Amino acid sequence: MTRQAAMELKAVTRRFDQSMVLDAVDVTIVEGSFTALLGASGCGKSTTLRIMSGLDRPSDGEVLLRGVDVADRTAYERNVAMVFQSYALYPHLTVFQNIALPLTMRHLGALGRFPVVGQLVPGSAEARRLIRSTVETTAESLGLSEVLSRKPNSLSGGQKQRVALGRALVRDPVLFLLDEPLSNLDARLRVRMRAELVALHKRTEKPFVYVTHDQAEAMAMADQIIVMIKGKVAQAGSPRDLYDRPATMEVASFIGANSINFFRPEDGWTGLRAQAPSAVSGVRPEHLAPSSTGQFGAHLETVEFLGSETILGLRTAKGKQLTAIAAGDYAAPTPGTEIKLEVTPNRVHLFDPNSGQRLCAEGA
Ligand SMILES: Nc1ncnc2c1ncn2[C@@H]1O[C@H](COP(=O)(O)OP(=O)(O)OP(=O)(O)O)[C@@H](O)[C@H]1O
Repeated sequence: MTRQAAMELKAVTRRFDQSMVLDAVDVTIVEGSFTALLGASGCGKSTTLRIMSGLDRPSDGEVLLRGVDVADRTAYERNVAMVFQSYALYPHLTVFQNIALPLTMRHLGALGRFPVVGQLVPGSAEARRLIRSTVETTAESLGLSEVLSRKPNSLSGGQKQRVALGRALVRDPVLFLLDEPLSNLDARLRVRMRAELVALHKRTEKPFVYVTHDQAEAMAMADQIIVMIKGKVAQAGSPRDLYDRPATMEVASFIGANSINFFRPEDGWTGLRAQAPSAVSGVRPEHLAPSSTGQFGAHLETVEFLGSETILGLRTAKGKQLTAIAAGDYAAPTPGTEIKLEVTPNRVHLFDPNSGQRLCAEGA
């Protein structure tokens, strides 16, 4: 069953003065999906997100929310929720009040918001009860029940980010937009919050769009990754598609924990030359390993033991630097020794040397 599009950007362009920040960007976010917008700093990820939210407008192109053109609707009218890296919490309000804020704005008039006078406004007692129960349920699901009366300054980074998520959740938005929400957290907490966000996404069944420059984060969380390069969509697909069939050399460089090795004809390795004599061959370090029967040799320069694997830095006779990965128990010879390297069959990506576009993969 094909899922409906929650949000679509069609040929969206954004110019600031003379500079083109987004160039004819097409994006489809389907209902229930978890999409990562991935790219280097300045490639236009945040601008894309702000255009989805209504905080910014495109110079050209269409923004459709559930099939309806929302170009003229404000962020509030679109009912999309945005969560920022900076949390954007109000320091003078308690955690309860911060989470409740969108509901107080929606359900209570200006007078009803006053603590004492508000009690006298018709309907306000019922609205307050509804707000209390929604905030308490949300806080419980985020593990915040114990800190509802505290102010944000007394919370840890992870708790602050949960409060920001809580405030987004109570609105029951049609779409969640998250701009690098975990980047202020330390590495260990980030990994835990990643899992919490994925679980939250499963519970809400709402589409999430998640901006990150961290490919590991995108690979771990998303079911669709949109790689942006210099204001354009370079490739959109599942993490596996992007890893197995990168559309360009730039995408191939961006996806994968260790940088891919590119062999040009002048680098001397002739593995796939018969198939495409002028092509650039891309081989990921995890598909290049030491083997006594390897196809070519290189000098070992560095050995980085990581426990489960060992990362080898090498240099060929022609001066080409390479990275290969060996098993954790690999008995590395001393640096300077020449070792033979074996390429995993069917794992070589071929690219056009001029355009950088994918030509094909051996066996693919
Ligand atoms: N209001 C603005 N006026 C002028 N230029 C802008 C404005 N907003 C963004 N830009 C420029 O647009 C480009 C893309 O910015 P954007 O914030 O979308 O990138 P990004 O991929 O989210 O980067 P980062 O990961 O560093 O946040 C940058 O070169 C930025 O300087």
